[in-house]
Amino acid sequence: MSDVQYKFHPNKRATIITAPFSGGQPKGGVELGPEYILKAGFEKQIKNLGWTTTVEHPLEGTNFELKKSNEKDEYGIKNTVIVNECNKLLFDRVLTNANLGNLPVTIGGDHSIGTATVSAMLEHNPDTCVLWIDAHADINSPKITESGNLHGCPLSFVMGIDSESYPPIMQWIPQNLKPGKIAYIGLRDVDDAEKKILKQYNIPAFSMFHIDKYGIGKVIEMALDKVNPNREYPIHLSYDVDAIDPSFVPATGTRVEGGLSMREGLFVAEAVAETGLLGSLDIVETNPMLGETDAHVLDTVGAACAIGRCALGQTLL
Ligand SMILES: NC(=[NH2+])NCCC[C@H](N)C(=O)O
Ligand SMILES: [Mn+2]
Ligand SMILES: [Mn+2]
Repeated sequence: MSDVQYKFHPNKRATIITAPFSGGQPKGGVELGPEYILKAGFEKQIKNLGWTTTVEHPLEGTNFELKKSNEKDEYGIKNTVIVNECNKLLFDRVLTNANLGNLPVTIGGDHSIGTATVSAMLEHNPDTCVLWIDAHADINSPKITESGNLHGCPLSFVMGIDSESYPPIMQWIPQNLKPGKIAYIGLRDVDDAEKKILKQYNIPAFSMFHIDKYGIGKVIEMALDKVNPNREYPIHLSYDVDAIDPSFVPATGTRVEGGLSMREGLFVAEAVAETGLLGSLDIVETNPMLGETDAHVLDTVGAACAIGRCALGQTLL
């Protein structure tokens, strides 16, 4: 059990929403993340913390994975149709659960699903603020992306950045995230064009440099001071496991050296829990096919589960 009081979820009901989807990036295997995380006992672990849980599979019956291709379309991006359809299904499930008072825990899958989770949570409560824990900024737009991989773009879509470059089928996405409502922690691999956007929109970005300089505890306080100064708004925690150093979390698609230690990574989730303001959670980019050994896979899946447990109240007395 945990003693954290969740202001927006006093009844402690959580819905685990699986997003077995890899279309936001070229590598196969990240669609198996949810299955591995659930097989590791994630739901039971959350129940043990005092949550009532249900699991939903909104992508069941779709065949997005079979439609994946590595071609850029006329907008300079890949797999637009399946990423868009996947996000529509997730948007609906996340919003419905949030409106029912359930805390959505979306398990990826690649980070392109952040388009749905972030915009749904802002639709549910426009005061929501976002903490994006990641080695990457994921704020490319179709106009500026070099890779064309949509897991590098979710935040531009929900902020409406370079919106003239979006394909018409993505016009349903609410552009409801304001620059003052998001902060990054863990950045260390940001594209040049993304750096310009972070500057232009004045988005608080705490890189590994800041974490070494100030310590992770201070960095979280600074990030919350920017997006939630009176500690009153719900927090959407979007956690890309590649924020943590690849020595602890090797089985992920875009590894970048020099990341968070395992304890720093979990501390982020614990500190958000401690605020009592957690509104929703994503855990993304676990790719069980990219471990070189079974231990790599176990470590990575274990870390993903631990992030969820910490965010939902474990280890605080
Ligand atoms: N969710 C992630 N792991 N994103 C990695 C993005 C890498 C690079 N910035 C790109 O746009 O392709
Ligand atoms: Mn990343
Ligand atoms: Mn990411």
